[in-house]
Amino acid sequence: MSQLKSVQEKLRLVRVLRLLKKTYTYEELSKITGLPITVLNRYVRGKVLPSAERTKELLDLLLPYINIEEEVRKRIKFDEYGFFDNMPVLSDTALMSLIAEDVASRYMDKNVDKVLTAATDGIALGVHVARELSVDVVYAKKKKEVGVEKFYEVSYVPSASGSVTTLYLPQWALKKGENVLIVDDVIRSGETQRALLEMCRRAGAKPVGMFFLISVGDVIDHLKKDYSIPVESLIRLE
Ligand SMILES: O=P(O)(O)OC[C@H]1O[C@H](OP(=O)(O)OP(=O)(O)O)[C@H](O)[C@@H]1O
Repeated sequence: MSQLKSVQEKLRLVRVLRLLKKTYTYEELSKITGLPITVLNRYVRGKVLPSAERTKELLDLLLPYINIEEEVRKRIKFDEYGFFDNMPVLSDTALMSLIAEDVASRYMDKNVDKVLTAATDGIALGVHVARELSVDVVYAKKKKEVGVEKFYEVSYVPSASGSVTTLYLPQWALKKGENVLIVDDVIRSGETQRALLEMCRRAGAKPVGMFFLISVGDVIDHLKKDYSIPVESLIRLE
């Protein structure tokens, strides 16, 4: 194993421990791993890192206790109107890193050059996934920022509103021939994502997949059919 891979695995273990610490006590984690609480505590705080061998043993023991989908579901808080607050998911960097590892492994063989998302809430997932894939992240905004010479501009009328929404992306952000992975926190109508796909078309870039934390209804099935690329979500809400 390369030095880099070995360090990445150790950091992954620290993230796994930090995530499990939110559900399990040190006593419980000590029982699961057979390690003293003091040792686990040092790993969690980053005071000491385990050897490569112990990292592997601990990951084998601890990963079965993590169900990423379940972790996301239990953080989604619905209000009385059925809308949900996704900040408890997007703000949890340990969880988002583990999700990003999973997404990166799904798209590892797609030669992704860039991750594309929409501001605001897509940015957190975009950054985590792009970092895992060691590529850059770019994001379309609803505002035309000054200081940018040329934009890709795509307008649409969100079905839930009666006004036009326009997304803007600086033209330098997408290049002809680039393989693009589109991600977002949520997909409901798919209008935002179709606008991002249209930006790729205008740039001559190639969408190679789409990934969402949460999809509502069967919207991702339609996109998969229309664009013939992998379109996946971690959680599907009806
Ligand atoms: O599938 P759609 O119906 O297009 O909806 C999905 C989009 O809606 C949310 O963003 P929003 O437009 O609310 O902007 P925000 O991220 O700034 O809150 C979400 O982050 C997606 O980008």
